[in-house]
Amino acid sequence: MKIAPSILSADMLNLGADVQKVEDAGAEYLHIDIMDGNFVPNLSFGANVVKALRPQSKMVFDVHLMVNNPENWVEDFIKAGADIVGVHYEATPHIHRALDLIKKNNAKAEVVINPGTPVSAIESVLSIVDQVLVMTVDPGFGGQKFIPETLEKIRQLHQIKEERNLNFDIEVDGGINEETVKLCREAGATVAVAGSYVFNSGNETHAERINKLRN
Ligand SMILES: O=C(CO)[C@@H](O)[C@H](O)COP(=O)(O)O
Ligand SMILES: [Fe+2]
Repeated sequence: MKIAPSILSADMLNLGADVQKVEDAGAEYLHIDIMDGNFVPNLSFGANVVKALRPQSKMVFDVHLMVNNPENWVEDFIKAGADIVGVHYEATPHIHRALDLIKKNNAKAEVVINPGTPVSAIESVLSIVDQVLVMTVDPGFGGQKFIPETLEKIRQLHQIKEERNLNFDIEVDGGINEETVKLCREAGATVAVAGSYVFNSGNETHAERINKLRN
């Protein structure tokens, strides 16, 4: 399982240092949540944050666009240094166009579904994506509780992968901790995002939390 710490819960006064810590701990991806105050009821970062972090890190930058009409933003984020760009099925009437645009700009294309969206909604794009993100909370905030009903969708996606011989990664995001990560792994997830569990780590270090997720 690849681990993707989400900087939404990082210490903003020491963002560079926090990113260094998770990279030193062996995290494969850095998950960067972009919120527009419209698709989701919160604001977060712009492409300038991706650009500022890019020279510091070799991690795969996994940019989760929680914005309406994401096709308007894809190129800016890839230019800033995104390696994977995730667009929500619910955020655009033109999901194929949005995913094609990501691929044309030489980044990896990810489709994202909210907890209330069925797998059947994205069946027609599964053969063109590199990664599917199954939201395990409604997007917008860190620190929310994992929604167990989403596990069935991970199982369905895993089964489709086997049956159709596809090799997209299945990422999970929201409420991931040492217990919920196990359920997701068993269901077929291959990448785990974790924000508050890694960065609000109490008496433990960020590295200890990353190791717990992995094992
Ligand atoms: O996309 C989102 C929230 O919308 C996430 O990536 C959060 O940052 C996850 O935070 P935790 O649930 O792990 O605290
Ligand atoms: Fe996210």
